[in-house]
Amino acid sequence: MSDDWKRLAAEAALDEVRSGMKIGIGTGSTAEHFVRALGRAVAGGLDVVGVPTSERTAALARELGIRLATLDEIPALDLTIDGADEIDPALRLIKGGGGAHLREKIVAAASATLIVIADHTKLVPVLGKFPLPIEVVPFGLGATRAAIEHVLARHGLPVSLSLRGGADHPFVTDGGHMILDAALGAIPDPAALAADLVAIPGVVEHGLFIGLAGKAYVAGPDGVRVVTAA
Ligand SMILES: O=C[C@H](O)[C@H](O)[C@H](O)COP(=O)(O)O
Repeated sequence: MSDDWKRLAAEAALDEVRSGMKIGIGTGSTAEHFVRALGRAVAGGLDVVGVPTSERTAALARELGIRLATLDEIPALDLTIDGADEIDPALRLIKGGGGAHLREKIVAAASATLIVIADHTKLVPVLGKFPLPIEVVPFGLGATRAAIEHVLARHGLPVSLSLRGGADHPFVTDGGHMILDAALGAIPDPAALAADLVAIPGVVEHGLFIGLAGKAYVAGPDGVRVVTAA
């Protein structure tokens, strides 16, 4: 069911795309539905150029005949359509469950707006049930980890970090970095936490997306609805 909802949300968001647009293309299972819908529209004559947010998305988009570019070629995009792991009422997000949040955030920030696609289980009253992905450079991992723990403690949050993939086979992002997932529970002040995390040398980016999403297409048992910030 959840996958059908993801597909419905993704297909509904295609309404936002017009010929001539430059669009950011997200990553993940919901974004994959969007890429497939976009591929069908392109085959039917829609003329867009896309900037993918991961190698995975790039490969699928290429396979489907979607014209691609980089942010070096096109530094400003009309919109980005992407999934999310959690969405709060202010349309603040947690992203990075698939490890793509660094490129996703760069692409979203280069876009006039970010449109989120999701099934209704992603809507939460308060962010934090989904572990927060924190992308770090491998050099100095121990020191970076200690600095993150210090920040979490200062915010009164649980200090529980796990290296994605484990020490023997750590997950490596498209940027060649690693991910520490922070099991936090409710995050009382996401903006303050976001600022403190990104200020740590060694932290490349975290999965809190604040002030980026303009609207969300959310699908559930009652169909698709468009959600804007409360
Ligand atoms: O790193 C991955 C992305 O942020 C995804 O957009 C996010 O994890 C949601 O993925 P899914 O649509 O598979 O639930």
